[in-house]
Amino acid sequence: MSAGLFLSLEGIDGAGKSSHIDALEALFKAAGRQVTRTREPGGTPLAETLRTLVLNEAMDPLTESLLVFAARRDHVVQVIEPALARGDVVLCDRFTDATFAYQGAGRGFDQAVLATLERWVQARDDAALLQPALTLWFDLPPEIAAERLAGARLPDKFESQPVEFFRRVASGYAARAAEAPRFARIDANRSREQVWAQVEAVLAERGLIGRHTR
Ligand SMILES: Nc1ncnc2c1ncn2[C@@H]1O[C@H](COP(=O)(O)OP(=O)(O)OP(=O)(O)O)[C@@H](O)[C@H]1O
Ligand SMILES: Cc1cn([C@H]2C[C@H](O)[C@@H](COP(=O)(O)O)O2)c(=O)[nH]c1=O
Repeated sequence: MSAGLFLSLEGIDGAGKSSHIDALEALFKAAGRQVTRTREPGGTPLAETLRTLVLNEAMDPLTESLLVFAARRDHVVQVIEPALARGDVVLCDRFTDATFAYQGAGRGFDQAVLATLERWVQARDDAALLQPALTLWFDLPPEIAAERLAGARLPDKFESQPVEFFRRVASGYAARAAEAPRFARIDANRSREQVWAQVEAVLAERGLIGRHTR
């Protein structure tokens, strides 16, 4: 049985993450892997209920942080850990880096409190923290992301924020990426084909796909 592999996709709203999840799933399936595809906030019935609240209701940043971590705990226990134990590739559209970027950098909430919640929620039996093996960070200037999203869909609470909010979120991702080698920056200000080529190149460089799966 293959070892489980946990991959997350991150970036500001409209950066283009979701546009590549189908292809990632197909790539790993073609290599004979079982894929669990999921998202945050969400991924379980309870976490999806919390997602609806977080994306639509006004609340203070501590409440928001507690709700995303509560959703994450349920998601980790019910979906992510069992999938990794089965040997699946877990493709997760956002994980805890989003909390540091949105609630931490974007909303200005205390990063030390977020780090404590991260330790509580992601603690494993061996005391290590559950973290993705690879985080694909789709980096796109906020002005371009706003242009791409304009008219694409009805904006939710976060998507309605001004461009300054997304500048802070983007700097939050950059700070997190500077600390964690699991991050791979993808220049998302390219055509879909060029973005996908970067994703494939990162997976190959990190030994996560072989030439036969490309
Ligand atoms: N490389 C690209 N060039 C131009 N437009 C793109 C590109 N990639 C995605 N788009 C378009 O930009 C919009 C946002 O893309 P997508 O939904 O994949 O972003 P996202 O990062 O998943 O956003 P969110 O986190 O808000 O769901 C979509 O309308 C999509 O078709
Ligand atoms: C995990 C997580 C997400 N968010 C925000 C980021 C996005 O604006 C939405 C999720 O929408 P998507 O279309 O599924 O990307 O939620 C957040 O603020 N904090 C988090 O921890």
